[in-house]
Amino acid sequence: MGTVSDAEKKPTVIFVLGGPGSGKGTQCASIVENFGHTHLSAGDLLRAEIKSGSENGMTLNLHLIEIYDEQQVMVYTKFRQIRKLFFDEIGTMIQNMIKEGKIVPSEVTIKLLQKAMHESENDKFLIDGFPRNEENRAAFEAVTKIEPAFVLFFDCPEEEMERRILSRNEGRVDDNIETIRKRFKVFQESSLPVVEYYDSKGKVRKVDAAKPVEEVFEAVKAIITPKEKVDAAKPVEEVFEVVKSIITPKEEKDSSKRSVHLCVTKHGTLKEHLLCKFEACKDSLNATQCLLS
Ligand SMILES: Nc1ncnc2c1ncn2[C@@H]1O[C@H](COP(=O)(O)OP(=O)(O)OP(=O)(O)O)[C@@H](O)[C@H]1O
Ligand SMILES: O=c1ccn([C@@H]2O[C@H](COP(=O)(O)O)[C@@H](O)[C@H]2O)c(=O)[nH]1
Repeated sequence: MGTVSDAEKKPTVIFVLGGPGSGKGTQCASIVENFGHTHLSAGDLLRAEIKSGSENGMTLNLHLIEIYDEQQVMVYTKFRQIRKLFFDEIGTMIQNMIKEGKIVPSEVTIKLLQKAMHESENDKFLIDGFPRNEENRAAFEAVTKIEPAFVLFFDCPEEEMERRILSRNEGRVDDNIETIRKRFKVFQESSLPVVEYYDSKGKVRKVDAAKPVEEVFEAVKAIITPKEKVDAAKPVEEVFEVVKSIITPKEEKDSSKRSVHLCVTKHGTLKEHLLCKFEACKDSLNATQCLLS
């Protein structure tokens, strides 16, 4: 049986979703710093596309022609002029859609995301603010053949998001009350169904984004941190020593408050049990009992 070559290996993608101003970009910056993902904000890519105008014509796959002679140089010049008009128009179209809080056609956004992924040497990405509707989602999966590892969903009340956006002060054309209301509507009607779709597949990790930045990041860290493994083949006391060293005092405190227990599965993976069938597991000191489960 053949093995999967490096070239065929799919990157790990986390979709970062949440309402406008829920703090996606802020948290992505901390994830990048702490976990080394590459952050791709679909909104930022679209804004960059507007700025770069026709230079980015290549993004959208127009083929360059070869130049043999003077006549072809003229043809090529004409071609570039037409191309510039075309891409200026695309830039204007994106700008207008952003002003109206509308969703830019999937084709454009996916091309930009694909290009950014290809240009990166990283193999783990945070895709922020995309997919924004069912069509975005289906098109991305069909074109890239990538399914997200999970969706990091920032849940925040509208009043809080509105307050945050209105004090953001980055000069964005869509950070005004009229467009904000439109963006909230689009989020409710088109983007939440995407979250619901992934939720039905058990892929949504929801975070209370109304809390202060640092507290939100604590919750994010708990989700992103790779689950540590324990060599469960060792004697029970040794395994428990390792378990104790992994469980920080804070987690221990939180877990007893929430009746969540860290246990070791048969395969040596640390697992959080909300409800454990073993009575002994109700006390985290007896976590080793879960080795039997
Ligand atoms: N937990 C938080 N508490 C208070 N303010 C926050 C919090 N998180 C982010 N902010 C601030 O709120 C504003 C919006 O945050 P951010 O740009 O990260 O949101 P976003 O979800 O990426 O927004 P958008 O979807 O509109 O791009 C920023 O000014 C940011 O500093
Ligand atoms: O996948 C996307 C992402 C964004 N847009 C448009 O951009 C603005 C701003 O997006 P932010 O995520 O808030 O930066 C958004 O309202 C859309 O108009 C998009 O169409 N598709």
